[in-house]
Amino acid sequence: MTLGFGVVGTGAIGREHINRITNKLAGGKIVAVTDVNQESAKQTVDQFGLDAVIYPNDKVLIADENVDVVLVTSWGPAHEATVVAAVEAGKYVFCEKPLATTAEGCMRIVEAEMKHGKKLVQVGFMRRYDSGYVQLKQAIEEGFIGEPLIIHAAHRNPTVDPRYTTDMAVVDTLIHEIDVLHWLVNDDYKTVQVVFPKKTKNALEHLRDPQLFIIETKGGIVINVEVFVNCKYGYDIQCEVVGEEGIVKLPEPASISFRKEATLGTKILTDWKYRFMDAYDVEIQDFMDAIVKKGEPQGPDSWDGYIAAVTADACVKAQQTGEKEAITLQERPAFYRETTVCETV
Ligand SMILES: NC(=O)c1ccc[n+]([C@@H]2O[C@H](COP(=O)([O-])OP(=O)(O)OC[C@H]3O[C@@H](n4cnc5c(N)ncnc54)[C@H](O)[C@@H]3O)[C@@H](O)[C@H]2O)c1
Ligand SMILES: O[C@H]1[C@H](O)[C@@H](O)[C@H](O)[C@@H](O)[C@H]1O
Repeated sequence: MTLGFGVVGTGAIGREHINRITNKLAGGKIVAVTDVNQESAKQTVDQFGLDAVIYPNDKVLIADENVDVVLVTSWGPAHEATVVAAVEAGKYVFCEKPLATTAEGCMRIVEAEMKHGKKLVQVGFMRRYDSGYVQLKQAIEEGFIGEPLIIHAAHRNPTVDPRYTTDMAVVDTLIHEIDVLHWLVNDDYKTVQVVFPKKTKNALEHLRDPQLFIIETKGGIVINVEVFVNCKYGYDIQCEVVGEEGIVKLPEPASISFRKEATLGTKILTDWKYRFMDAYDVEIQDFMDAIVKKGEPQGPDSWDGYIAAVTADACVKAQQTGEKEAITLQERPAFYRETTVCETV
């Protein structure tokens, strides 16, 4: 069975996913595309030689009977409307993060999905499919380091678009740690506080950068995440878990070491596309396989999108107040009870 994908948003990650579905993975075909920038949609069809209909908007794309899956890769604020419409039409959805930009928006998606009666939606939290994070999780669950006590994490981008604002450090960047870290230690978040270190001269005037997020879990683990989006030197994701009996750390991406000009070194990546390339492949393949084999996706679901949105709201509030803010979730509905752990890496 080949799943027909309709793509909403043919920008950077939309094209990345189109490329992997068309040229790398098995079981999917791009049958329709749309973008508010119709020129981008046309260019994408040409670039990948797609046999796909170009639609003027998401509504008509969703209505196409050849579209089994709606791939949502538009800008964050547009996600909610597309996802709700797709769920109401009974289509599967793969939605890039964020599922919606507010907790209320995620809840509307949750309600639409529960009303439909079957899980349809997966959120693009690809780090759960990254072999480094999966190895960390296995080590923690096997008790290799005893009880986890502290997590030190860093999310560094070399630079960002001039439109990137201080709250985007949460909703666009930290959101990956928000999703993956509670999954990693199987705990729930309780509070968050934000500290602004001395500002880098490389950030534009409107942007606070770097930022330090201190998050406590209900189980008492303290997590500190540095978000530094003008770090200049590369794209660098760090995660170290300190336990009672030892420490486990995310491996560095594989790279040759070199000896040159009196230096022993290894190169650091500069682009997110390459850092999580394999994880995106595994993620989308797992999404397609689960639909074919089980009739529903098994990766991060709408409730995970909701957890991320509630936590992000508290983080943004903490940016503004400077206080420790509570992270308060509604009770998980039975519909979402099954844990969504990556089983395929
Ligand atoms: N998982 C990841 O690591 C990762 C990486 C990059 C981006 N993302 C997420 O993917 C999404 C897209 O990011 P990007 O970097 O590709 O952005 P982008 O600006 O390169 O592309 C977005 C595209 O969506 C189109 N668009 C916007 N609103 C639309 C709408 N209502 N209908 C149809 N098209 C619309 C834009 O014209 C643009 O072509 C964002 O939500 C972003 O946070 C996730
Ligand atoms: O949309 C991107 C993407 O999610 C990257 O993984 C992250 O490192 C960037 O900060 C963000 O802007």
